[in-house]
Amino acid sequence: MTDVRTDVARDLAHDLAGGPGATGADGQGGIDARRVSWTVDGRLILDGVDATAPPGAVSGLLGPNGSGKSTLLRVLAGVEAPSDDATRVAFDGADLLGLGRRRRARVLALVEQDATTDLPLTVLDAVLLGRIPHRSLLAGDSARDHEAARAALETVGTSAFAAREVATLSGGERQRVHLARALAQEPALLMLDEPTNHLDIAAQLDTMRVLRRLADDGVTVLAALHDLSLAAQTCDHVVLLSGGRVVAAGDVHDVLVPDVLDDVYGVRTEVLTHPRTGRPVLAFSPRD
Ligand SMILES: Nc1ncnc2c1ncn2[C@@H]1O[C@H](COP(=O)(O)OP(=O)(O)OP(=O)(O)O)[C@@H](O)[C@H]1O
Repeated sequence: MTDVRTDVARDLAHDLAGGPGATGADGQGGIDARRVSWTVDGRLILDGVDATAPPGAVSGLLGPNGSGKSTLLRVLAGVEAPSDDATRVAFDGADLLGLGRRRRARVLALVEQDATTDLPLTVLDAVLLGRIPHRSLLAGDSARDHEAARAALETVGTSAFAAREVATLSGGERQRVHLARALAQEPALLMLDEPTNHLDIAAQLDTMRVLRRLADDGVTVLAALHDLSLAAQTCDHVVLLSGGRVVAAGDVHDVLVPDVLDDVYGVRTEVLTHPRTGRPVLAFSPRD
């Protein structure tokens, strides 16, 4: 795929933040989220999270089960409203949460964990749903929509399934179709919740390669990941959550270190060095 950072997103940053290359409060583009809080049933699930995801980078959102990764993605995407008025989410300097739904859908795509498609849709039709934010209300699919959907299917290696019903696909195949739908949306900001779930190791690396190419094209990518070694090999920047708070954030070499991981996950961590990439490879054992 070529440049998927859409004109719409560029216009948006221009409209809302005073020109191209607009930046967030800390002088960075990409996501700049401040004091993100979310409460449910009187329980504070996200407790004043500050998190960034730089543009042109693959950022990993890490943390144990229940630490708040999915919730943070949902709040950043506007699916859940923050529970604190102090919450601010800037994207390339624009107030992301202040946008109307339709405009937001032209800027960001969220691929949720175990997303389902209950409708009896073919794969191509499911991917074409990603084009809805780009169409006028009553218009049908245009040639451009089909071009974007076919390109997305090609990118994730699922062109051969285009005519199949989504319900007939395996879990891993379906996972890739959900990614294709998000790519067809041509977002400037792509957020994914466990995008490598259900995938074999080759497909996991393929997915991370797709995310890398998007980031190289200027898309801001933020993915919740459980596999810390995969994150270490593929992310430029990571944010580590625990109990709804950010414990550490930054380069994988600085964040994925024994003291921090032992503490957050309650395990013993050894950090090795990948012989080819020089990146951290993590080995875990139970705490004695
Ligand atoms: N709608 C809800 N009602 C009640 N509790 C919720 C709701 N949504 C999330 N939670 C709770 O908030 C906490 C964080 O959940 P979240 O799904 O964000 O964690 P996570 O880090 O994505 O976990 P996992 O790695 O297991 O997917 C959990 O304790 C969860 O039970």
